Amino acid sequence: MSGSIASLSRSGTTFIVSANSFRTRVKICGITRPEDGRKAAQLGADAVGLVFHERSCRAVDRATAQAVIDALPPFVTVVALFQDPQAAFVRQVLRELRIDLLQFHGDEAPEFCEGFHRRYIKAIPMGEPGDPKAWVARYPSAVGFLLDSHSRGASGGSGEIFDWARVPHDAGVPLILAGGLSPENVGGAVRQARPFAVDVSTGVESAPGVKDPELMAAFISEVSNVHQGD
Ligand SMILES: O=C(O)c1ccccc1NCC(=O)[C@H](O)[C@H](O)COP(=O)(O)O
Repeated sequence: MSGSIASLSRSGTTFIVSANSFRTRVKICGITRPEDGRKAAQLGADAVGLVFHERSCRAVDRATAQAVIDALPPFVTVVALFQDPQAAFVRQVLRELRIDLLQFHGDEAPEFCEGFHRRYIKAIPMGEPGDPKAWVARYPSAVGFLLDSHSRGASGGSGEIFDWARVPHDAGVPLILAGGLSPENVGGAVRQARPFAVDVSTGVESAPGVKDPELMAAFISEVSNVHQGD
């Protein structure tokens, strides 16, 4: 994949926003076991996601989250994922664990997301009609947006895709493509949507919350192949 890197200023910061001439980042979400986090990092994942939404089959308690974090080498971003949490719970997680980035997957207001003075990404529910750029405008302090296939009020991590043609190429912020990605479809998804990063959970699992090393390897390899012209 070739072409110029798109960048522009948002809140005084310059972002590199599209996957034209650099590699697409990979986040493996819903890690519940230290060995899965370690393997994801070894394979080249840029980030891992820890789900702190208690109704999720991938929810981790703080002790498990700590064990996953302890298994990670430097330079792997730890993302803590919440869906309409109590502020006190987010603060507790931030106090106890080394979290690099917050991800809000529910109906949290911008003021709520900003209230923790931590960098955050906001999930956009692509399971319903609407222009993703309206969400971008509503959350000026978000450092990125994760486009997932859930509807508003529903949870993510469903393993379902949405129409990648709806991903704007001119949003001006880092977009993270999620929802039903797998080793089979991620190459095509990156070519079509040209996201800053991709995020996967179900597509690299052998069972809910259990990541499969071969599927993770295949997924990361498919993403890097896009940039090597395969
Ligand atoms: O993963 C969950 O169980 C979950 C629960 C509540 C809110 C969000 C959740 N997951 C969101 C994500 O981790 C990503 O959007 C995900 O990687 C995409 O999931 P998938 O379609 O399974 O690849």
